[in-house]
Amino acid sequence: MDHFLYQDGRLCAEDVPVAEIVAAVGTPFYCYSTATLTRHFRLFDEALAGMDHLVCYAMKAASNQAILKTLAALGAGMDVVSGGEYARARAAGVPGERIVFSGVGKTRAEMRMALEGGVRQFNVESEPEMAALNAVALDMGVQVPITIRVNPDVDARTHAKIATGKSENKFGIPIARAREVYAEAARLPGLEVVGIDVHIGSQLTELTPFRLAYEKVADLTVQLREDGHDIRRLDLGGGLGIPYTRSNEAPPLPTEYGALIRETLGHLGCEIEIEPGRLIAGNAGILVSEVIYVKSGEGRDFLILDAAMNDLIRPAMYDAHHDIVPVAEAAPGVEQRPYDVVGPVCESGDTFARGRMLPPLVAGDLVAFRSAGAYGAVMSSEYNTRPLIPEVLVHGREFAVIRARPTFDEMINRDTIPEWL
Ligand SMILES: Cc1ncc(COP(=O)(O)O)c(C=O)c1O
Ligand SMILES: N[C@@H](CCCC[NH3+])C(=O)O
Repeated sequence: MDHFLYQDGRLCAEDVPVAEIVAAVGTPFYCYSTATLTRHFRLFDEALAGMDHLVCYAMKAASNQAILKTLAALGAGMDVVSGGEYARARAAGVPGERIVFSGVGKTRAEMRMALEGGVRQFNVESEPEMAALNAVALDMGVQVPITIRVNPDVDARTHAKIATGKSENKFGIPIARAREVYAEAARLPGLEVVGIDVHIGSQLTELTPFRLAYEKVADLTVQLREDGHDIRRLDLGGGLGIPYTRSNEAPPLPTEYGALIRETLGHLGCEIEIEPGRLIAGNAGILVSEVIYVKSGEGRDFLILDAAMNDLIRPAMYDAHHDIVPVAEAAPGVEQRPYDVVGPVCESGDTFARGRMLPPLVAGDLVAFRSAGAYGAVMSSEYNTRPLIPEVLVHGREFAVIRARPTFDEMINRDTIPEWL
């Protein structure tokens, strides 16, 4: 469920007509709903009620300061994967003890930064990283809580580019070698082993891969405890998928996911961390764009929008589907027609959808891409020197620009000219 619904034929973000935001900020822009963000965070929090737990929002999904502050105020922790994300989380007021540091290639500088600022734990992904973190910790005279990310060799049955839990993926250490690697970690005085981490992929639409992975983690917990490790924290990653279409085949709900966690791991008495990103932010955001031209091609009509692949790369990168809806609701009975929906960037890959059925549209009409809140703005670029588009946050009847559109001068003046020119 989200909070982008038609009211009196006008698409609204909570109680604000989208057209009203367009009048204030122009197009294209991202628009997020506070109510949806809140609802989705709470669904996870409530799904784990009764267990010692922390929901660490995977801020790679959408990391605007206002979004982070909204979630932090609800008690969210953050899963960060870079020094930049760590700095963003801290700037949004998230205390170090609620920040977990993930990622396959953390640098020594990033480790130092998080140890200075405070961190709940590092999720270590390899033996060389373990050695580096130990060295940094000893140099700073601290002991660092860690989990080790295991790769359970489970097929997440999602898009190949976002599956992370098979042995051919770069993530984690092979679960078969876990006991050996944990033994090595226990010998390093700068590290304190507190638990196990696993994350098998993103946009999972079934629970079975989670079940397979979590059963392996449960077995490993028992083995590692037998080996003498005090395994007391399990970080179960993120990955629960969202409905990208309004079909009735919706992915499992956070409550079902929570029940699975309880069933597979509840008996171990560990503190549970989860790192959902997409499910919290995805359907909490839309991308609003204007039709620039409708162009008749050979056997097809192109809907040329003012948003492009640099603003929302998911269709070009993963052939991802986003529902596209008119901001002014079509009158009942209006016949839909197929459009190839494209942006102005100079690549044929700048295609959002082919043969998409939409009500007849003309230049100047507004459309919204649904489910664009996660991996939308954060993956955008200035390709074709197109400014990063504004972000807007809605709260009931109010809205605020939470990132302004840069001017061309601001973009250009970030470059510096060497003195020989
Ligand atoms: C380590 C880790 N945690 C959490 C996430 C968040 O995943 P999602 O947005 O699918 O919930 C990701 C991305 O897949 C990740 O790599
Ligand atoms: N960027 C991907 C998700 C990546 C998840 C990263 N851990 C997407 O848009 O679907």
